[in-house]
Amino acid sequence: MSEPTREATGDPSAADPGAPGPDDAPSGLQAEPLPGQRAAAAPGAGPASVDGLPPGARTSRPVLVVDYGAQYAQLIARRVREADSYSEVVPASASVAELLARDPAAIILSGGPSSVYADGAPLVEADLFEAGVPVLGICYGFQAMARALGGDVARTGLREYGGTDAQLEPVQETDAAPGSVLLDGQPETQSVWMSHGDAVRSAPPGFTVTASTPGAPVAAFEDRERRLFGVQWHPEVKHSTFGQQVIENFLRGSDVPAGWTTAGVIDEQVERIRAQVGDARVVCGLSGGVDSAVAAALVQRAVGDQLTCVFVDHGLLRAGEAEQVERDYVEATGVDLVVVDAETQFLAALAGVTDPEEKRKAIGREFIRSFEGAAAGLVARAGEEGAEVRFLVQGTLYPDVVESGGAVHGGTSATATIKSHHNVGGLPDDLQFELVEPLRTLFKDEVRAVGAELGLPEAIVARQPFPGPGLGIRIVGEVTRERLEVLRAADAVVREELTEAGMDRSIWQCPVVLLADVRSVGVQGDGRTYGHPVVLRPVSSDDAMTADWSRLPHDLLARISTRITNEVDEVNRVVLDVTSKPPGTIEWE
Ligand SMILES: Nc1ncnc2c1ncn2[C@@H]1O[C@H](COP(=O)(O)OP(=O)(O)OP(=O)(O)O)[C@@H](O)[C@H]1O
Ligand SMILES: O=c1[nH]c(=O)c2[nH+]cn([C@@H]3O[C@H](COP(=O)(O)O)[C@@H](O)[C@H]3O)c2[nH]1
Ligand SMILES: NC(=O)CC[C@H](N)C(=O)O
Ligand SMILES: [Mg+2]
Repeated sequence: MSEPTREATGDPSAADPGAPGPDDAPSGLQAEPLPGQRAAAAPGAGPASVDGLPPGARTSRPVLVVDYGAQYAQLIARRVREADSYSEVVPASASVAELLARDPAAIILSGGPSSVYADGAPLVEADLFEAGVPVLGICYGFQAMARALGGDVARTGLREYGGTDAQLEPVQETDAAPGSVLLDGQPETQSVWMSHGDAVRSAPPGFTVTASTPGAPVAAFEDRERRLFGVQWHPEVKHSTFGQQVIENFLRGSDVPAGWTTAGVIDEQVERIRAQVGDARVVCGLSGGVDSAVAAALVQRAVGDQLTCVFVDHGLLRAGEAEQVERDYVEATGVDLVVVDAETQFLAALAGVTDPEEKRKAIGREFIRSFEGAAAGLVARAGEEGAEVRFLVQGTLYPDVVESGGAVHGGTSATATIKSHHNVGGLPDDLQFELVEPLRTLFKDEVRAVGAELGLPEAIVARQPFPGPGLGIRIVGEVTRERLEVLRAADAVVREELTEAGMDRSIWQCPVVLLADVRSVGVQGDGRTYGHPVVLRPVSSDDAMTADWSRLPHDLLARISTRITNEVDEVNRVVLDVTSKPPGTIEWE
């Protein structure tokens, strides 16, 4: 158990008498009412939606996204919301009758890991296409639609992962039907993002093929009369250049009403938090990052001083980070903060551990032990009248849940576990806290928008993400204090140079990874070295679900490489990771 050891920073007036306190912070965690907030129906007007959308949204007919185990199902719903239409994700186990009972304005069939011709693959019942509801199939959903309606799907041996050029096919225009609905207004060749090994070999009867790629001769099709559409690529990822337009063309071409916005999320979540927490005391894991800052701001708005934030200094932080949270963050937001010094416990838990998932679980467990220690400290501080702390607020986002293979449909999940994020899949089984996670169904850019509306300072809202397990998942091999020091020094050089080059906003983040179990021969000062490589992993992304490697200027890379090999003794080689996501992930572990 860890003890809260550096509690003094918790009082903002102690840190700076002029700083606004929790009750009057104008730009901090207590923010002004939102301008232009969309009118929402009374809270609780409908059943809890799977993605926590505002109640007002439920007055619209939904665009249902049927989830076949896609990494991107929620992202599809998110893009529909971005097109101002209300959307919810539903599991593939929902029957056609259940889907239609929701009176959907349209249905989107997601991608998924299965092959439509394999035993046990989730299939689409052909009745769905007879109901007069417009349908868009994406990747697996496209293949499933093709198969259900009499097309041919097979493993062709032509796999496509990452960026590809799609060639639009000419579509005959008639008076009754214009050219392609889905690809209307788009250039003949466009860059699309793909992730498939199967392909549609022939479109079903009645469908027109509207695009092809080198690996997918039938890369898009549509039956304009029945309003059935499909694409092999992923229009929901930002790396598909005209992806959003594909989705908007589908929605508007299918007469799905626009008018839903995400602004109501704040009101909805504040209501939910009040209902969940009542007058109980709450701790919030605060990292200095965007997500926990926004989560804390929402909870602060909902239950005010029932909230205490807990920052865990686990020894896996970057240079200067603990100070930044303890001083700058408290000053900017006026939050009530307890700091837990838990380096010893975390390093002990990581001793001898090299497997990435084991590391993540060990870190997740230690986080909870630290929160428990802090909660016990709070109870002791409050004396007799201090009730136990039952609730833990985390800034969990939807990508954390998806990658952890998390269940968003009440227990079952078809999503593969990519990595256990410490705050989701890494949580210990004996967790005693009830979780409060107001951002669990949102993406980073949505969270940033919520944070900005709540009045959080730009410096916090625009920060690059940094994973909770910190440098612990950027050392490939065992994590030790010495290795952490090496990585911290290399990372500090990279961050300094990126800031100096003015690139903090143009890249999403730039993990620096120490290959601690790899050595290579170098020559320095006429002598032989046998040191470790570090990997630079600069990426661009909008939501961390997909990413591309950032093309950093060569002279900047050269400066970083020279400085690291000069300044960090143990490192004699600097390499650049040029892998997109997929197939790579952003972090190496
Ligand atoms: N050092 C820490 N101390 C306390 N809580 C933490 C710490 N690191 C992470 N957490 C908790 O885990 C959650 C998930 O971490 P994550 O890094 O995804 O979010 P974040 O740090 O809030 O935002 P960002 O993605 O911008 O880094 C956080 O929102 C926070 O609740
Ligand atoms: O708080 C976190 N806890 C974790 O366990 C974790 N793992 C990855 N990340 C961050 O999530 C985003 C996607 O990362 P990956 O492509 O590596 O999955 C990137 O922004 C990563 O930095 C984490 N954040
Ligand atoms: N991303 C997907 O939906 C993939 C669909 C199918 N499993 C394929 O490999 O082609
Ligand atoms: Mg973080």
